[in-house]
Amino acid sequence: MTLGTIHTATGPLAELANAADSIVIPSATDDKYSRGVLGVVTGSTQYPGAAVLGVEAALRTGLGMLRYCGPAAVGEAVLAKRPEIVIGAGRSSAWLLGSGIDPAHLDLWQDEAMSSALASGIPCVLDAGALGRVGELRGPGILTPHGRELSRLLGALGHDVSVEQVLGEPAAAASLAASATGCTVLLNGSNTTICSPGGLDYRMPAAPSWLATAGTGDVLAGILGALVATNAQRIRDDPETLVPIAAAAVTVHSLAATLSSGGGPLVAFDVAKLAGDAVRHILTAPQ
Ligand SMILES: NC(=O)C1=CN([C@@H]2O[C@H](COP(=O)(O)OP(=O)(O)OC[C@H]3O[C@@H](n4cnc5c(N)ncnc54)[C@H](O)[C@@H]3O)[C@@H](O)[C@H]2O)[C@@H](O)CC1
Ligand SMILES: Nc1ncnc2c1ncn2[C@@H]1O[C@H](COP(=O)(O)OP(=O)(O)O)[C@@H](O)[C@H]1O
Repeated sequence: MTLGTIHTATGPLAELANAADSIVIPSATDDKYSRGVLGVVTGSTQYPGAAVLGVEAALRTGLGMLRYCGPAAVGEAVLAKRPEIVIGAGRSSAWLLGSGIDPAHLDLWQDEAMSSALASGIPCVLDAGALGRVGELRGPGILTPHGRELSRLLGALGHDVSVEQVLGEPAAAASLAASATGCTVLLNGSNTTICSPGGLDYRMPAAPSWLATAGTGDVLAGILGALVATNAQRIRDDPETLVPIAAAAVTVHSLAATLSSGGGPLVAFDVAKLAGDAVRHILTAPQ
């Protein structure tokens, strides 16, 4: 099986990797709505922690407001950590869908919230349990699979690509998924690969391997959700800007992991908590 042609990035890679360009600094005229509102449909009674992790990461990355939709018990767990959140769907700039959700056991309220988010035309981040619903998406989207999830998604789209093939040819696999879905694809791993349907193809520098621990993908999805919400108009004007925005999310995640690790083990919640410090480092680094 051949995965197909790999396109290369048309712009300077250094510019794509310039995370500061994707971090929107609030102005004197901003309010909590204009800065960006992220709607979040994540977590379940099986995986409540995924919701807590993604919400913490999104708020620490910087947002005007976050609306959480999920089972009551999960909402309470999220609120216990982050009283800033608002429960329930409402006007949003972007949606984060699927982390910690098993599509076979989807809460009815989450099912409805996910359907209307996907149909809304608003930019969406599809993680874990939302990946299989990419066909319902009507606006710009970015998918955040790991290797097995990408293999499964490609299979559902009629492309028989094993996990080994995905891991062996990550850019080709992500590029195939981007063409097949019309979405940007962020294939996570040590060197995360980002491919767009327009042919942009970017491989990130290696992240700290201490990130190979449960929940760090949920944290990445939260960071990305915040950057998509705060850059929503840019994305609606040009969905290809999801590539540098995704690269910025991976940079924030990797930097937060480095700050948290200090050369030793880390836990996902600490990485989420340090996303704000990572953003500060990026904004104050000499250009
Ligand atoms: N605290 C929490 O609530 C957590 C919730 N999680 C949620 O748990 C659900 C299932 O996540 P899983 O990642 O286990 O999904 P899967 O059920 O797709 O993965 C399970 C299997 O996939 C393979 N796999 C996993 N990562 C891989 C990689 N990077 N490359 C290749 N193969 C890989 C492994 O063989 C593994 O046994 C998701 O909804 C996720 O968001 C996880 O994020 C863990 C933490
Ligand atoms: N060996 C590794 N080196 C660097 N980064 C890694 C490594 N393994 C995983 N990661 C990163 O950690 C995160 C794990 O995501 P994922 O597997 O979806 O976790 P989870 O579902 O448990 O949240 C991703 O951002 C990935 O890029």
